[in-house]
Amino acid sequence: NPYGTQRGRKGSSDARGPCTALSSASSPEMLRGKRVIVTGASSGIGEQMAYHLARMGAHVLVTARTEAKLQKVVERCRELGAASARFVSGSMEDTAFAEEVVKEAENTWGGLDMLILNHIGHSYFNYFDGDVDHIRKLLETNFLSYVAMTVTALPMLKESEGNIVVVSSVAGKAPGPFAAPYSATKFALDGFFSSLRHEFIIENVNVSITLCILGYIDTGKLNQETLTTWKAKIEDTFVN
Ligand SMILES: NC(=O)C1=CN([C@@H]2O[C@H](COP(=O)(O)OP(=O)(O)OC[C@H]3O[C@@H](n4cnc5c(N)ncnc54)[C@H](OP(=O)(O)O)[C@@H]3O)[C@@H](O)[C@H]2O)C=CC1
Ligand SMILES: CC(C)CCC[C@@H](C)[C@H]1CC[C@H]2[C@@H]3C(=O)C=C4C[C@@H](O)CC[C@]4(C)[C@H]3CC[C@]12C
Repeated sequence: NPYGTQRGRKGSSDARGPCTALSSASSPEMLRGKRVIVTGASSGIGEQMAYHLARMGAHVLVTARTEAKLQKVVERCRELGAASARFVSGSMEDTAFAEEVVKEAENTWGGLDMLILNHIGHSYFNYFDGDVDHIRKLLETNFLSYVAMTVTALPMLKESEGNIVVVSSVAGKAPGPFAAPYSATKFALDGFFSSLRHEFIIENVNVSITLCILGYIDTGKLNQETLTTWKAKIEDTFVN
């Protein structure tokens, strides 16, 4: 359930309420023909979101680093009924690439209705090891690229009165152990996008910002051992 959706509407003549992003997610018809970018769409939650959008008849542009996987995702999207499907591959460690993805949408569609920011760079989930460079790199990938894509996409999203969806985590709202670098990048997203949402309301910008706070979703990334070890460590400290 998306958290914190709010649409700028003070004095607006737009009849759509603050829940447009929510209802579009539950009413397939509202996504038909919409032009949507999904990042981190070569696996996991991003890949599944691309398939949902395809079933709803949207135009999808998927991105991640692994071209071979993206090719398969695009094929599947076409089979599922996407209005069109294409990919751009590259790394979000580089904000220039982030901007390039948005420009690709502009060049092919001449506009954009929804920007779904979902990718995350690789991190470790254990005691903080003191590696400052890792945090800098993770901030580039998990945070700055989100900002860069938003900046580049904003003129098109204003034009379409579109939606920005930011995928975050429980670890971006309530910090727990073994996730310091990752948690920091997710808190950064909340600070930036929640502040921007307030500005949109003040300035009557009719672009919604939805921050999604997800709990654990098994996408085959964590092995049972990691989960059991975590549970034991956390229970030792907080429960026993
Ligand atoms: N799964 C979970 O339990 C939870 C997930 N979330 C959030 O959901 C979102 C999706 O997570 P999930 O599906 O689990 O993650 P996955 O690890 O399955 O997918 C991550 C995606 O990001 C891409 N990616 C990785 N590194 C880069 C990079 N440097 N540049 C561009 N793309 C990159 C990967 O593709 P490639 O390697 O090909 O680049 C992949 O498509 C994230 O924002 C995560 O924080 C939140 C809470 C819980
Ligand atoms: C209030 C708290 C006690 C609740 C604790 C919830 C914990 C267990 C939840 C909240 C956020 C979750 C992590 C997350 O956001 C993203 C990923 C990346 C993915 O590739 C592998 C799984 C991982 C590490 C999740 C693991 C489980 C976490 C820490």
